Amino acid sequence: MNQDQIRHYLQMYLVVGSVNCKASDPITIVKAALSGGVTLVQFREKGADALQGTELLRLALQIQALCRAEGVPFIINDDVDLALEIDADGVHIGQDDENAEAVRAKIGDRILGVSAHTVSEARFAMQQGADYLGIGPIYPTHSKDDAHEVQGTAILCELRENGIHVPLVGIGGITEERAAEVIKAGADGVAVISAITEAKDVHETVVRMKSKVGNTLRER
Ligand SMILES: Cc1ncsc1CCOP(=O)(O)O
Ligand SMILES: C=C1C=NC(C)=NC1=N
Ligand SMILES: [Mg+2]
Repeated sequence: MNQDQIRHYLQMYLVVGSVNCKASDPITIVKAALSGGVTLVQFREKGADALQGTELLRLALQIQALCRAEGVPFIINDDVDLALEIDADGVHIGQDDENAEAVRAKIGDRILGVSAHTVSEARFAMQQGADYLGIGPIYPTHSKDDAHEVQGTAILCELRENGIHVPLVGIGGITEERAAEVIKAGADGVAVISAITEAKDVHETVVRMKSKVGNTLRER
């Protein structure tokens, strides 16, 4: 997939699993986020009471159907086999998952996202065929219990200053108020869990965050 298309998808990126949806249910939240204009959805079912087996498969298929109806790409976190089983639009993998080159061989030209925390991890992931890099946690987060240390937006500047010009999405503690500074630091978009899944008004939060991202991208 070409880099400009990927950059467009990264602008307002929802990462969601049943574990993150306490106030409401995943389907209601995903519907509201899609109506608010999210540009990419990742199904990330992780944590203590994560769904498994047929319940997990059913939720993945339901969210995939909602995304397809809106023409929004749907990708799966970690589980490459699940992604292939349901013909998802791509996968996101971390440094501790299967290596990117092997995953690329399995998924063909589907979207491949890789988490990176340093310039060298970023370079390596790109050499292995990643379409975009997930960079963070930018700010403190309560949605990932094994998150690396908080890096601030400095990591984004450092990557850009070191010639990493591929599509980047910031993740970790990103709120409506913080979205613009993540873009100013060099990200092509923001990946968000709790600021959306725990929002009082999911639709409006997405609308406002997306417009801040879009305005900042245009000003840059
Ligand atoms: C999956 C992931 N990777 C780095 S931080 C994080 C969690 C982001 O969740 P939130 O947007 O609620 O901080
Ligand atoms: C850990 C992650 C980092 N970045 C993104 C986009 N998704 C993830 N699951
Ligand atoms: Mg992982």
